[in-house]
Amino acid sequence: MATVLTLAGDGIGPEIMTQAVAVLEAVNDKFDLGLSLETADIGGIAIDNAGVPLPDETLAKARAADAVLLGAVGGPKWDGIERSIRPERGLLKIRSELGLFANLRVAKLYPQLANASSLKPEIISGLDLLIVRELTGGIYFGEPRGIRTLDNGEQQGYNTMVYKTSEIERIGKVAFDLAQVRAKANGTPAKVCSVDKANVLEVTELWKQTMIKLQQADYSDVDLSHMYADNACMQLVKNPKQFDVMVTGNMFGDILSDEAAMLTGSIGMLPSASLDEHGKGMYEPCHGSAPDIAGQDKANPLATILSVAMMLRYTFKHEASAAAIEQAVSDVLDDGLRTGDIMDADETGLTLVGCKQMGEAVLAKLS
Ligand SMILES: NC(=O)C1=CN([C@@H]2O[C@H](COP(=O)(O)OP(=O)(O)OC[C@H]3O[C@@H](n4cnc5c(N)ncnc54)[C@H](O)[C@@H]3O)[C@@H](O)[C@H]2O)C=CC1
Ligand SMILES: CC(C)CC(=O)C(=O)O
Ligand SMILES: [Mg+2]
Repeated sequence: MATVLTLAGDGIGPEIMTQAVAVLEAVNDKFDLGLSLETADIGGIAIDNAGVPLPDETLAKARAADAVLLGAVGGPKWDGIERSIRPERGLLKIRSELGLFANLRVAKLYPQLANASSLKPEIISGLDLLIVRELTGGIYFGEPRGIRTLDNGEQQGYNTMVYKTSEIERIGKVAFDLAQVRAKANGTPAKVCSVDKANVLEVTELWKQTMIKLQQADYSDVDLSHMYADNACMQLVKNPKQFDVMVTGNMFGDILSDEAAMLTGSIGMLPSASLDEHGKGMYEPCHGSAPDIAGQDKANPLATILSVAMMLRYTFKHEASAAAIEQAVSDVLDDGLRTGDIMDADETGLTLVGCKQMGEAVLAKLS
């Protein structure tokens, strides 16, 4: 029997997880998937219960599981504690310990939400963009890091952005392979845009050179372009449909994917898969713990529910159940149900719902 470990975490994590788990249980029954679910603590709740953001027991359960579903971690309650044991470090550690180097973030616009975005409908209609973000290296992990006191008594914060050729090659391969798959499925040319800051950062100069060599050696059928990260931020808003697959490092991918989320109407719509070299994955919404709306039944659970679909597709290779969830999400949007983040006050026929009601509506479509 395959196992899924659910890690609700903090803030809105438990609320969105309750809805996502109900959906996972429903498809588990409906498609006879034989999945067994377990839970554990991560993030702030784990600090409260066990003193660390990633207890050994949680990591052991995650290693033993076939897939992990995560809500979100962090919040103001833990912002002041010793930096090395903050909730976010637990998240970085589980990604690193499980070798989840490839973070796939899909910004796909549901046509029903064309008016929810602040961009003009013609700029975003039909948008289906994949950001491939390197997840276990770069500046979020580089050493040395810290805040030190200089000889003159002034403090200095420092981090280190490092990438080895092998790390760049393996994420590049993921991006090129997925570009080929998408091209075949969509009948379009395969294209990858590699985002760097090679004009000022040596580490991303190596990134760019490595992508070029990889493309020349193994992916001559894929069109490879390059863009500086600052321009990429601008181009994403100006003309997002120029991109198909974007590949970039940990920090640039973090920033670009939050930006891309808004093209779909809300960060509450963006799911993600974080994969290791063998297809094992952790699945999570791209957003954080949203302390400003936590505990108020206002969170959009769809990014987490869509992350369940990604889990079924990528780890369990069960396309029918993944597609059923995505269809159910589309159906509730067709019915006009909207959480606050995707509500368009000017559109008629929409109903404002909470997290629970949105999750239950998806569930009803599945049954
Ligand atoms: N993967 C994770 O666990 C992540 C954790 N964080 C942590 O989360 C905490 C809050 O970080 P923020 O920068 O505020 O980012 P955030 O993504 O939690 O929230 C940003 C804004 O988006 C809204 N939002 C986020 N998810 C939503 C949803 N599902 N439905 C409706 N609205 C939603 C929030 O209400 C807020 O206004 C911090 O402690 C941060 O470190 C941040 C990003 C990712
Ligand atoms: C702890 C952060 C790196 C989480 C985050 O913002 C993300 O992965 O998108
Ligand atoms: Mg982020």
